[in-house]
Amino acid sequence: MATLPSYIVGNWKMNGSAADVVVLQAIADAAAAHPDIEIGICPPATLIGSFAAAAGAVRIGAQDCHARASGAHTGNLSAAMIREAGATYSIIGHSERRADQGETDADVAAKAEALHAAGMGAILCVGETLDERDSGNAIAIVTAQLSASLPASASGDWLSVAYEPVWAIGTGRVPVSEDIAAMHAALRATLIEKLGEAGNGVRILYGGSVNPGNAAEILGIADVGGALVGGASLKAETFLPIIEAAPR
Ligand SMILES: O=C(CO)COP(=O)(O)O
Repeated sequence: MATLPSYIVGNWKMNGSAADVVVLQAIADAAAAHPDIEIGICPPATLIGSFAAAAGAVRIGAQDCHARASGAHTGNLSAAMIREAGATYSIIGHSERRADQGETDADVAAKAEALHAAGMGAILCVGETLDERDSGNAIAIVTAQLSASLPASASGDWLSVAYEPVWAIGTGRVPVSEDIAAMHAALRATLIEKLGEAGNGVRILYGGSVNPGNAAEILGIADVGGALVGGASLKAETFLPIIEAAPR
């Protein structure tokens, strides 16, 4: 399996203001001190430009993009627009967007295609609800979600996948390590089935209540290539220890 550097990404969701560039600067200092770890921050779109200017080695990403290049889509942003603002990749298919905006797997695949066409990266999110976990079918459900959300052009290191159990997001609950390992192994098998050898080059991140106390254990699980961190990425005090915990 390809060994890629750990990838630790903060998803700020609908949080943060221009003054929080000081948080980014602290993270940029950590990125300079840890060139062996890839570090990203996805602020709200309003902050992409100012954050990109202060990011140093921190990769600035968006939280979503529209599948179309332009047109009558009030309130939306195209891949080229977020790239022009300073983002080099975008999160797509986050469960909050799948729930709040009704995004489907096909929508997510189209967004991934748009990002790839614009020369950008994507972090494609998948994950099961609590009912789906309790049904005992989480692996079948999440691998099917990944298969249907993968774009036709999904090969190469522009793509990462984030496994984020919906019930673990913002709850302080985390799956046991064996369940994370089993899901990541199943997602890897799906990637190889769909993409061939290129499927080994796709990093699979874990997201959902990652914090300084559990990061070392989670990041040490087989085939966990990094973390997508929500709440704990908003402050340097909680995000920097997660970076420190990443294997190198
Ligand atoms: O949704 C997440 C990252 O995209 C995870 O959020 P929390 O780390 O706040 O649980």
